[in-house]
Amino acid sequence: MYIVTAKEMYDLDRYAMDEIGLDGRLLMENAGRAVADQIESELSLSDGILVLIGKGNNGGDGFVIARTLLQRGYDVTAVQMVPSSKIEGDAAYHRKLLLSMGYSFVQYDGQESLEKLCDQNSIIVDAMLGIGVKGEIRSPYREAIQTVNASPTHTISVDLPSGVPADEGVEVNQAVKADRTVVIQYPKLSAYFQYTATFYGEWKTVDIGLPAPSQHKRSFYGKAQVQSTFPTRNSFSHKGKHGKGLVIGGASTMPGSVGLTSRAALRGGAGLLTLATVPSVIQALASSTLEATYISLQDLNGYILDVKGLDLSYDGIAIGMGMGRHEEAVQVLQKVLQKASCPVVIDADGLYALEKDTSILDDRDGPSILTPHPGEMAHLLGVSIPELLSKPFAYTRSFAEKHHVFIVLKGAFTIITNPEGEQWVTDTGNPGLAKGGSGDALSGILLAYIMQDQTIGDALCNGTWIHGYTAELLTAERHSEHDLLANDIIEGLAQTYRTLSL
Ligand SMILES: NC(=O)C1=CN([C@@H]2O[C@H](COP(=O)(O)OP(=O)(O)OC[C@H]3O[C@@H](n4cnc5c(N)ncnc54)[C@H](O)[C@@H]3O)[C@@H](O)[C@H]2O)[C@@H](O)CC1
Ligand SMILES: Nc1ncnc2c1ncn2[C@@H]1O[C@H](COP(=O)(O)OP(=O)(O)O)[C@@H](O)[C@H]1O
Ligand SMILES: [K+]
Repeated sequence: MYIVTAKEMYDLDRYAMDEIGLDGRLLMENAGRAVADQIESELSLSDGILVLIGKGNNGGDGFVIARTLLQRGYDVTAVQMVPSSKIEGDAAYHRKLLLSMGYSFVQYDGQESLEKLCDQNSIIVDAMLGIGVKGEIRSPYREAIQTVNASPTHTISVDLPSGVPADEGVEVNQAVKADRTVVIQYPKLSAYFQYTATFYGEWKTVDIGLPAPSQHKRSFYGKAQVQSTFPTRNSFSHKGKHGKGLVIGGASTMPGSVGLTSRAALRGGAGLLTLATVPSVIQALASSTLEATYISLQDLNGYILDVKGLDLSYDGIAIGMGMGRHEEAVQVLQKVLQKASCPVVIDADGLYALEKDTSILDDRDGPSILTPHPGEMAHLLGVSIPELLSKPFAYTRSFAEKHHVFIVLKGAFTIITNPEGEQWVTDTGNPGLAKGGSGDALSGILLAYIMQDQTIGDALCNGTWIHGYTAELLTAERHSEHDLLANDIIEGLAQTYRTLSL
């Protein structure tokens, strides 16, 4: 499923009309009918339906919805928010059609009467503003949005909750807080932002017959993609076929992080796993992480001092977890990135070490994979976290393209970007993962997957999806969002693989 900006949606619309010959009025009919079908699944004939119709094409969809539901025998009150003279184009055509069929609408005449209508009806259909919204919300929408939000009546928005922009980087000053949104054809970026996602309520897309974008820019990555790309194990495979991985990190005060990464890589499916760390960490982990082998690195005050002489000929490396933020960590990271030619996952303190000189990424032979949470990404970019979160797609894409790296920007929606700037979003997981150690486990899973038979992009998407899905499975049964630990995720991978028959 593609995720689009307003411009991309308008371009598709134009392409469909000008190049394919699909009439805009037909697209609007398809949109309105598809939304009406969705709404109808929630209705009974006794329900009163209030349709709020704006000036543009979102309002045009509203005229089709009102006509379709009236034709099907429902009790519909359609309210036109602006004078008839202001309605143009395809929306005016559908307005006329509603009237020609013998139905009528009422003209909006202020907040007080709208308040009454909201209370008298069982469902509000919000078709006031769509992807064309710009700037501060003006009258009469401003008051109407306040009224709708103040009413307890169940609200279903068309395409977007009115007032929510399609794109990133736009502040939302006022918008409908929908219970549900029926999204036309493709979800818009704002459905995946922390600041705007909650306005949508639950949402679903409907197909109106638009073509697919000619170029892949962004899409949603879900269960179907995991199941179609996840590699199967050949009966004749051996441990050498599933990747020889190396984890570099840990410090005497943080032995757990690399322990989690190593165990997650093994449970994730790595064939062989070596942990290079300081002696005290080896002591702490050797009896619990039996399947790993260990390389003892020189230690200074409990931190890794150097990686001199460390053989880096592995199929994949994960570096940075629990490594500490000291000057030597910068040298360690730089040496590893310079010498290793395999894919390297850089996480946690490795990202802080990277901040000193990101140009080191540019000259690497092998792929680099950065797995920041928003704090780490903002730090790398030198912007504030709110600034990053207002444009996460744009910021990560430009960094990935500039340094030719993969980025996994973690969060409730995780954005995966490849060096060409293509992006995918996964939405699995829950607040049970908001706990120290979850990221370490994810790094291990990603290390295991980049060494299997799949593209790095698929490996990263599969890894983040499975990490989050495992949290969902576990909190639905044995655990809660309060008690869930990173180690539970690692042990829970078994259940995920079995549930999905992977
Ligand atoms: N492929 C497509 O793009 C399709 C789009 N359709 C619908 O059309 C919508 C887009 O239509 P439009 O481009 O007409 O956009 P809108 O329906 O969002 O309307 C834009 C109009 O709203 C007013 N407006 C914008 N910002 C405002 C503000 N801050 N305060 C007050 N008034 C404001 C302006 O008059 C502007 O012209 C989509 O969201 C979707 O619902 C469907 O009908 C079919 C196909
Ligand atoms: N509220 C949430 N919903 C879904 N996933 C979450 C949520 N909070 C955290 N996560 C996931 O948990 C992981 C946390 O990673 P990170 O912040 O690096 O943790 P750590 O500090 O333990 O390394 C990421 O994969 C992130 O996507
Ligand atoms: K709307």
